[in-house]
Amino acid sequence: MRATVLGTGSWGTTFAAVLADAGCDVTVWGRSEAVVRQIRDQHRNEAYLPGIDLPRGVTATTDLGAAVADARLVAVAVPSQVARATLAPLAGSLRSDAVAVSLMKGVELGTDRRMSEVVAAALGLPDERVAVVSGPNLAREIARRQPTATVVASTSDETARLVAGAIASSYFRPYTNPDVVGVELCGAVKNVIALAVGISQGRGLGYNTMATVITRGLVEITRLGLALGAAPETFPGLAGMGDLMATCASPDSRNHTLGGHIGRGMGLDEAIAATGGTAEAVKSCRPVLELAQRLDVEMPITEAVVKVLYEGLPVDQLAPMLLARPHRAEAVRR
Ligand SMILES: NC(=O)C1=CN([C@@H]2O[C@H](COP(=O)(O)OP(=O)(O)OC[C@H]3O[C@@H](n4cnc5c(N)ncnc54)[C@H](OP(=O)(O)O)[C@@H]3O)[C@@H](O)[C@H]2O)C=CC1
Ligand SMILES: O=C(CO)COP(=O)(O)O
Repeated sequence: MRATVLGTGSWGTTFAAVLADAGCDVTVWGRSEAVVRQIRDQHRNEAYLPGIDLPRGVTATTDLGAAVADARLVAVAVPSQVARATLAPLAGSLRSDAVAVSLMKGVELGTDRRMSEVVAAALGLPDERVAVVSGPNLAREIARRQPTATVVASTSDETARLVAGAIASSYFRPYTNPDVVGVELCGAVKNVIALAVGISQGRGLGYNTMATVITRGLVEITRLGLALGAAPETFPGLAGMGDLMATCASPDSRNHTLGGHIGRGMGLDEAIAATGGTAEAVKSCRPVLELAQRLDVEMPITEAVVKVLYEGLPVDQLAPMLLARPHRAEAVRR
């Protein structure tokens, strides 16, 4: 199968390798001539995946139209906030049987749209030709072919199976799931929770605090997802608890790392620069909170992250603020 990945960052490049290892003929599109040349000529992407040899079957281009021209599968791995603008020139130009795959874990600022909604709208595709791939999928581990599993979500079982077949290999195991809303929300909101865990660790707090933030974070994710019509089974699954655990535990996670910098006293801009790469929670925490407020869903950890990043709440006030909330029963539902 001919497959194209848009984005030569850590996940786009790794996903291209996953597709190639699964037998696809793969092109990656990127805007940086230097990165594209290195992928094409040296089979490396030192800026994003230092020390990793890429499969020889992966080629690269800066020509967006040419990249997608014959592709049956087009995967999108640019930062969520630039996805719509990146895809706009391709509207209506994909093969008539092409499917698009969102690899992004954010929510669009200004519209509060999930990324599969943005992809479908920007490319002019019906929902059935769009899928989401999300799970405990830290790029640097997968680039080293360490085994993991993932979820392929689509409203169309045929599309989900097509994508699952295109990425399955000896180290990457896909499960299909029709719950696109739940899978996507899990991916976006776990970044906010990982940022909160990073803050707590940056403050020098230990495993009890971490476990509390992860567990109550999963409650927040579940509440919002259920209010949006997601399936309850998705939240304890790979795209929910699985990805939450990976991101909150790994020092490779950019969201977690950025939270650590904030916890140790850096300002937001300084923390973004020190982290490098795309930490989606920085932009997505506000649209997530907006979605929750519109649906009257309580998300105190997300709200606290927004207050620290954007409303000047001193970082040492975060835990006292959360713990001072009225006592209540431990229930997921409101
Ligand atoms: N890394 C990971 O482990 C995983 C990431 N994801 C998700 O995948 C998505 C992409 O993340 P990731 O690959 O890690 O990000 P990176 O920061 O590693 O790479 C970002 C990529 O997007 C490009 N880019 C940045 N800004 C623009 C722009 N304005 N227009 C066009 N292209 C742009 C960059 O190009 P340039 O080099 O030219 O700046 C680069 O190719 C995110 O939503 C993330 O949450 C999902 C699962 C795992
Ligand atoms: O989504 C990820 C792992 O599944 C990657 O997490 P970060 O974006 O925080 O690095």
